[in-house]
Amino acid sequence: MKHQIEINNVTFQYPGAENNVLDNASLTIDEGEFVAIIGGNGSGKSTLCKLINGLIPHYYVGDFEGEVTVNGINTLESKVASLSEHVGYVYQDFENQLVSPKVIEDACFAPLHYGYTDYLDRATEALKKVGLYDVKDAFIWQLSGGQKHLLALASILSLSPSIIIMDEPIAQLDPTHAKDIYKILKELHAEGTTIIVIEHHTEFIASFADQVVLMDKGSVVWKKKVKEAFLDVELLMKHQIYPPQVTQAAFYLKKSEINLAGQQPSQQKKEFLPITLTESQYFFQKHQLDSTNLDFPIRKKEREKVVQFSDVSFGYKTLTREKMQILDGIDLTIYKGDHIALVGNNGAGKSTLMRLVTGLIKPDSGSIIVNGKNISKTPPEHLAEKVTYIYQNPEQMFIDDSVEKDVSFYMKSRKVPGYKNIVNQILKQFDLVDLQERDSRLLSGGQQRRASLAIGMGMDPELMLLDEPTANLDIGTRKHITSLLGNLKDQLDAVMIATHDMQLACSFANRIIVMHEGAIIHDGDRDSVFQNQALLTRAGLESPQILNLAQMLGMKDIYTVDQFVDAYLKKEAKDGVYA
Ligand SMILES: Nc1ncnc2c1ncn2[C@@H]1O[C@H](COP(=O)(O)OP(=O)(O)OP(=O)(O)O)[C@@H](O)[C@H]1O
Ligand SMILES: Nc1ncnc2c1ncn2[C@@H]1O[C@H](COP(=O)(O)OP(=O)(O)OP(=O)(O)O)[C@@H](O)[C@H]1O
Repeated sequence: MKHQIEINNVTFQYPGAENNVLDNASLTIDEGEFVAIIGGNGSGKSTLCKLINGLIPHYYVGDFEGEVTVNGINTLESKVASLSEHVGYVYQDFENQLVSPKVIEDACFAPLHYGYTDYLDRATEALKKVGLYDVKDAFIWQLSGGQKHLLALASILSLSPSIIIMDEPIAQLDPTHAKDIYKILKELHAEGTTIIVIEHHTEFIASFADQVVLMDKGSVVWKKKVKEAFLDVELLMKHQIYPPQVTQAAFYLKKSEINLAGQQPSQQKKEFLPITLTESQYFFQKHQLDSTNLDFPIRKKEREKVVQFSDVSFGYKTLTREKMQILDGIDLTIYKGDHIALVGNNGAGKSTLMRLVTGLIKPDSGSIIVNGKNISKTPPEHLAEKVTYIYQNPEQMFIDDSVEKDVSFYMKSRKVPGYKNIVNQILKQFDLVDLQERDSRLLSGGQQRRASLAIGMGMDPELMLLDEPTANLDIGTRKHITSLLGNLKDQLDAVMIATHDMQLACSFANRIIVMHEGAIIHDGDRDSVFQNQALLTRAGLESPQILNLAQMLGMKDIYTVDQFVDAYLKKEAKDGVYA
């Protein structure tokens, strides 16, 4: 039987690159499959997908060998434009795909371009499908990040492709928007569309995909059914992939050979590991565990103040020069020793608040004091000596033609003493030594993120603000970055991270600030956030899976897989309940 997509022994090298990025890669995908492609940063996932819509070899004219057919068409003999009618592709940097000022115009663009007379009907249907019809007359800049992502999807849907590829569809989305995207993909899948996602979030894969493809060093290692894909936890971790938290927890407990007495017979099979919360129900023994009394630092009000917002309001100027109010009456003090996770839905105002701290934008009313200086009266370059802001889009930080030069440039401009000797150390810390000669702008998404973090940390700041530092990172690198940030805690006065990554918030932060519609609606420790369902719902947040599992089992103070496994085993040793 012919497969819908056939990639046969493809080897590819980008123009000017030294090594092959794809190395004899082969993969088949059948009509109607929902496939998730996993692999470490830079393993070639995006490159593999660019074979399917013909960008390789037609746009990236590198050294290409092998054969790719899509719906029976040999991509080498077709054009990207005609393949676009078969394959819709939402890129990692999807904002570049939005080409018209207004929502409806953007959705009409592709069908108009392809000469469809029913372009308006197509655009309307696509906008309805992704839930954007109500804002069809809005300008693109009025949309939130999540809405822009949905618009990029609508724009490709207007051509009714039989295959949809989304490269990291939820990397910068809050959990509510993330679920929206996956629900829409599920509906499209149910209608018969083949769905391919490149995804680091294994919990979404477990809930939505039916096939998983593992890539490493430019080759396809395997393609497996989702139920089987996450069984070899240790192998996956070597590839920087972390299976769902419930799977990890179950794996470690099985490894310790405790008798998981509550399991149903089918779950006692050696090869069974739960991959969703629902499947975990019988796997773990329901048991009330003692509080593990974690050493969790409590904020003390008398600590030194690093930043103080007093009744701050701010609005961006619109095209008509009116102000669009974003932040309203913000009071906030950041103390020395604070490790803050700033959370909340897309568009809540997190980036805006961080930009205000840097002095890049000034408040309309109220005052902001940073390290004793009023930002309205201090030039940003003076504030910048102590404050580093790492942008949400890493490309905004690249100015020279190599990673090494980019890192050096900022260190030099910040007059970091002995910077020449430290550059190598920083590159090593972020696993960038092999990439140091490469142009940062041509790196993969995850590699760019690492480079931007290296630049930021190189500047030796006292206060560090990071906007979505773990988006686009594979989970291994994410853990690495989290622990690096953890190590930095002692060197920095304070760190604030805007993030949708609740696992990061749980493992890193000693203070969580929740924003909603331009206001701070909560400020407290992990417990106060994750035990408060009304707050989670209002702010569109979702607890990490392991926390849900712990709550389901009546366990308290569990925020990470390690804590879960430790608490479970300790209880076993104490009571022998599971023996
Ligand atoms: N336009 C380009 N020119 C040169 N090299 C490139 C280009 N695009 C990607 N590469 C390199 O090809 C390799 C694979 O990149 P690719 O984007 O396919 O990886 P990926 O698995 O999707 O990574 P990520 O998870 O970080 O997005 C990386 O080493 C990357 O630096
Ligand atoms: N330069 C700008 N001009 C006009 N409006 C803007 C600008 N930057 C952001 N906004 C708007 O301000 C609001 C808050 O945006 P902000 O980026 O601060 O939110 P966020 O909480 O960081 O969201 P996300 O999680 O999506 O990054 C949004 O409605 C956004 O559209």
